[in-house]
Formats: sequence, structure tokens, C-alpha cells
Amino acid sequence: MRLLLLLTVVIATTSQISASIRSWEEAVQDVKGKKYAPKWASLDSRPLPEWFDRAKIGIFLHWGLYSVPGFGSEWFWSNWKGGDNKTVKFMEANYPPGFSYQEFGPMFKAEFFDPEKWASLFHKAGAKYVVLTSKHHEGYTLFPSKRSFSWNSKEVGPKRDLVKDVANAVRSKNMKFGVYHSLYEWFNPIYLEDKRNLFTTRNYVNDKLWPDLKQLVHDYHPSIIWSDGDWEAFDVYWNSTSFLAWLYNDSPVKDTVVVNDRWGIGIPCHHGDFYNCADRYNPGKLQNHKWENAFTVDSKSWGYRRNMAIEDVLSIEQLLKEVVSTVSCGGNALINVGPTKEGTIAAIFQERLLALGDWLSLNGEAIYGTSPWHSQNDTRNGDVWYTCVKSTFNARHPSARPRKNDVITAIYAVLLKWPENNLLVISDIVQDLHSGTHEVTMIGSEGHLKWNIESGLVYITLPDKATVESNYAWTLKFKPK
Ligand SMILES: C[C@@H]1O[C@@H](Oc2ccc([N+](=O)[O-])cc2)[C@@H](O)[C@H](O)[C@@H]1O
Repeated sequence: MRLLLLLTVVIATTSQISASIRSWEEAVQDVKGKKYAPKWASLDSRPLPEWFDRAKIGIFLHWGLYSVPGFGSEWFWSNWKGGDNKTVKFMEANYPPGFSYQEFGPMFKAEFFDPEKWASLFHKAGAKYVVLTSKHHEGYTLFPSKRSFSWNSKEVGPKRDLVKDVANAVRSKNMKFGVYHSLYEWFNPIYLEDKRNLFTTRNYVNDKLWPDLKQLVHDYHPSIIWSDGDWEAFDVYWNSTSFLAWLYNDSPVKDTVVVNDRWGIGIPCHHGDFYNCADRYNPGKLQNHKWENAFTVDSKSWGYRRNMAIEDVLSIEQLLKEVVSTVSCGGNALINVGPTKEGTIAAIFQERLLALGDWLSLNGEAIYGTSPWHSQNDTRNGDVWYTCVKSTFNARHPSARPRKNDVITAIYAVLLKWPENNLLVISDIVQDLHSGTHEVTMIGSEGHLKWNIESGLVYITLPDKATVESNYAWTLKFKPK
């Protein structure tokens, strides 16, 4: 009887499953109405919503009261109170004695903030999602938190619900909207009291943290919850698994939302829909779980720095190297810029993002919707990174190498350096080319490329560099005939 029931369920489910090839186990997991238990093993069994793996490129925004002094980093308040020399001196030199961090609030005016302009920039940059700091460690919220009196953007500063404004504008350009949210707040007295109690009390968690997060979920329906500030306490204190079970089972975003891995000591790189691990994490090899490389265009800070120098800013070549190597290894790239207190985005950031967008509008087929191939980084030529397009999506393991049953419709090799004498020498694609069943082209260049194989290496004659469209990061396409 039990077996029969199980069979019917499985048959009913498999018919809902698109073209994807799933194992028996995976199909059973997908039974509609499955409830997740507030335990990591259960939460980890959730298939990854496909949109996130396909998206590949996101924009990260660190915006808050730290954008007002615009000095050091978004850790300004903590640096100052912690006695950081440079920050203390900066305050002494530029602000009256007794000036408090709270006084930055009214100075955060966002008078030039035009969310449509932002969204249009991010869209042109090729982003498929945008993540905004709804609350950083300072505790100031960019939405009217019902528990953050006089410490939110609707009451103090811009007098606007910035989360709502960005969410609406981003969605009007068909991008997904996500919220960054810091679990801890440096100076929240209720949190500090729990901390003094060695996290045996949970007043902050029960009365502030989860009500706030649920407000965010109900009011803005975020597609991503990018959690942070988890490292002072275990997930047991934060009650992370209960929140996630609610999010996956009963929230209005249960079928589409994805979360990262910062949910308590020991959790990063181990649990969550995708892993950030450390900041600017880019392991350079294939990972066995969906991951994301969050990195900054200003190499020194997430928040805006008024004294940022040009040599601190990633070049387009560096930016593309991050993007290409990340996607090749199964990751997404979350590219951070810090908006100014006026609500503008520095022209140098705009320039980099638009250059990325230009590159993606030509080479995007090697990025969006792709999967890791058998090889990530060519063995012979370390400046070559591979991706492929395959016919199936594996929600259990989106970053897996192609399997036997996968039909590969194209293989891409992105070259970060133009080879000497226009002659590219690579090794890892030799088997695929050996049979003579592939045609080789360069995106942004006419005609097929000549190639030959000699003692296990592939020699590809590239076109004249002056005739190709791209100025950096050139994409070769290997297509089965
Ligand atoms: C995205 C960033 O996240 C955190 O910084 C971290 C968090 C985790 C690690 N880590 O695990 O290595 C490093 C920096 C924040 O403190 C920082 O301000 C920024 O918001």
C-alpha cells in the first residue's frame, strides 16, 4: 500500500518535471507540498531555483550612513569607536567635538537619487539581479522598519523608502531584486545584552531580527536574502533554521527565493542555496555547490569612499577576469559599487559597468545560462576559461560537469590574453575537435577559424586582432556541426 502511494506520487511528479533529467531520489524530493524541517539536512535538500544559476551577473550596492563620511569603508562607525587611528583623526579634523554618528543621518539626503537611472545602468551592465543593503551593521535601515525608530531612511535623511524605490525600478527592467541584511548590529543595546549573556537570551533575535526580516519578505518579496554579520554567534542563537524553514515553506517567496550561507558560526561554505564563503571568494576551480563571488569595483571598500583613487579601481580586464573565471567554475559574479550620499553612482563605476555590459552584449552567450564544462581552466594555457551550454538543468547540482546524457550544444573558451602571432595553443578541447565534428568561430569576427592538432595540442589560427570586435576577453565558440 505504501509503495503504491509512493509510486503514484512519483508518477504525478515526474510529469511535472520538464526536460530535466532527474534521479528517482530527486523526483521524490520534488513532490509538491513538501515541507522543510528547521534542520540543515532538510533545508539543504531544497533544489536551487533555476533563475539564480542562469543569471550569473548581479550588482551589489552598499549604501547607508557610512556613505556620508565616505572615508575608510562601510565599517566607519566601528572603526571610529574602536579607535582606528585614521578614522579618529579624520573625525577630529573635520567635525566638531561631541559629534555623534547619528548626526550623519540628516546629512544623508540622496537628493540626486533616481532609481530608474540606476536600474537602467545596471540593466545596461548586463546584470540579472541587484542586491541592496537593507541594513548594514550600523543598524540604520533603508526601509521603514517598524522596530528601528528614527534610525531608518523614511524618517531620517532621504525621507524615502529606498528599498521600495530600488525594488520597483529594478523589477521594471526585468531584473530580480534581493536584500542584503546584517544579522548583528554593532551597537544595538538589545543585541549587546544578549551578547553579554553569552547568547543564552534571544531578545534581539525575537523582538528585532526576525520581525524585521519578515517585514522585508512580506513588503518587498525579495528574490535573494543575502545574510551577513553572522560570525559572533551560532545559528542556534540566530534561530536561522526556523526562519529558513518558514521562508521555504510558507513565505510569499517560497518557490523563487535564494539565500546565501552566512547564518552563524561554521555555516558559511556549508549550508545555504548558494555559498559566498569568504568575501571576494574565487577558488579558480570547480565547486560542488552553487556559489557566488561577491567582489568590489573599488578594491578597498564596499561603501563609497570620497578619496578613492584611480589605482584602487578594478580595470575592465580585471573585472572580466573575475567574471569569466567565476562563471567557468559554476559561480555567479556579484559586483559591488557604493553609491554616494547624494544618490549618484561615481562616473568611474558607471564606466566600468557599461564596459562590462558592452562586452556581455557581444559575448553573453558564453556566460548567461551556461554550465561548467569538463575543464574549467585550460591545462596548457591558463588564460583560457571554458563554459558550455547543455540541454539540461540539474537543480541538485547546477555546477556539475556535463553528464553522459547531457547534450552539449556549444562549448565556449574565453581568452583573457591575445596569443603571440595570433596562434592559440590549447589542450583540453583536443578530444572534442579530434573527430572533426565541430566548427570553430570567434564571437565578433566573421568566418570559421582554421585549426589543427599536433601531438595532443590544438593550434587555432586567430583572425587579425584589428578586425575583431572585442578589445579584451575574446570568445571562441566550438559548435557541433
Ligand atoms: C560583503 C561584506 O560582508 C562583510 O564582510 C565580510 C564577511 C565575511 C568575510 N569572510 O567570511 O571572510 C569577510 C568579510 C561585511 O562586514 C562587509 O562590510 C561587507 O558588507
